[in-house]
Parts: sequence; C-alpha cells; structure tokens
Amino acid sequence: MSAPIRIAPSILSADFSKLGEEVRAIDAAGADWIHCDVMDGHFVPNITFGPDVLKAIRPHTTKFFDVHLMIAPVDPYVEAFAKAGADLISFHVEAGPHPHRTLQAIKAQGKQAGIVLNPGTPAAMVEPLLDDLDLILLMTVNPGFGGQSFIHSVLPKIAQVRALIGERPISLEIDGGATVETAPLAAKAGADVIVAGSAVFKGGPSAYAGNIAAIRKAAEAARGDWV
Ligand SMILES: O=C(CO)[C@H](O)[C@H](O)COP(=O)(O)O
Repeated sequence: MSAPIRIAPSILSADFSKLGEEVRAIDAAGADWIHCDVMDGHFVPNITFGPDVLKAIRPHTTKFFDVHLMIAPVDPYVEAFAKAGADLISFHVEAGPHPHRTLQAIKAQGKQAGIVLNPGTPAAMVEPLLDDLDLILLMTVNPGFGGQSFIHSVLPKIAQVRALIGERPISLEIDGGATVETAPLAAKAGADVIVAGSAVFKGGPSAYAGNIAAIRKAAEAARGDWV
C-alpha cells in the first residue's frame, strides 16, 4: 500500500509582507506540510530567511514544518533551525563533505532528517545514507528561485530512488516546477510529497484550496503502487 500523496506548499511564493497570514491561509486550504526554503546567497544565488523568521511564523500553524536548507555550511545552523520550530530539516548532499555527520546533528536535535539532490547529482549519492534518512528530496529545478520549469530528465532518477528506498519508511519529495501537469509525472515515478510554490500561490488566497486540491487529485490519480 502506497503512502498518501502529501502537498507541501513552498512559502517562497507567498507574500513575504504577511507571512503569518499566508501560512494560516495555506493551512486552511489543505496543505499537508509547510515547505520553508532557506537560501544563503552562497550555496544558491538567492537569499530568503533564517531561523528568526521561521520562529515568527511557527505559532501560525500546527502543520509539519519541512525546512529545506539551501545553505553551506549546514552544521553551524542545525540547532537554530531545530529550536525555531522545524519538524524536519533537509540539506543538500552537495553542500559539504560530511553529510552523515549533518544527519547525526539533526537527529541529535530530535528532528527528522532529509537529504536533497540537485538535478545533476546521481541517485547513488543517497545509498550510504539510507538507514539514517526520513526523507529524500529530489530537486526538479536548479535550486534558488521559484517559478522555474520542471526538469523532465529528473524523472528516471525519481524511479531509481524509489527502488533504492524499497520498504524503508522514507518519504520521497520533489521540488520545483510542480503543476497539475508535472506533479502526476513525479508521482507516477515514485514521489509521495510534492512541493509546489507558484502553482499553489497563483491567484491569491481564494484560489489556494482549489490549487492544492487540483495538484493532489492529479498526483493521486497517477501515483504508482511502489510498496
Ligand atoms: O526550492 C525551491 C527553489 O530552490 C522552491 O521550493 C521551488 O522552486 C518551488 O517553487 P515553484 O513551485 O514555483 O517551482
């Protein structure tokens, strides 16, 4: 039996002038997780927010905070993001030479841990880490900006990672360019968590519930029976 598809709106596409309100709106609209994109202007060519902003929005929802660190180095900031309210912290395997050490640091904070692979990074990079992971995030755009187009050549890697996961309780998330057209392709290949920014936030708050429901319906209809 496959896990249900979860939709994780990326607040990168929210109105930053009223983030608390936006988080409440996507919670009410049916978001499963809240995806928080942290960018440092060094690992990726954009800057978003740090632990203080995460802490400020945390009281606005009880939903699962899925914190995606696009930063290097990672280890000096793990504790701050954990204390700010992250439920899961993911980081890029490309961000440093000691991913296993970083996973241990996240687990030591009592949080779930995830590893992220850029589109150009092979599936095999997750293999030595499988027993320590709660989530694998495959980027379907090059990280740094919302509103980019889904990179279709990542689809075979989604299937490869799904096969590597086997029966382990690891979520397989995709991030970037997810729409009602592309989310089903990812779900069919093996993804069970869909991050979507522009496709959720387009049209303003009155459209959020419809946008989330449409992505969920399309992905659920296409998903594979992986486990
Ligand atoms: O991590 C990200 C970019 O690095 C974003 O989460 C991602 O791009 C989502 O935005 P969109 O759905 O608009 O592509």
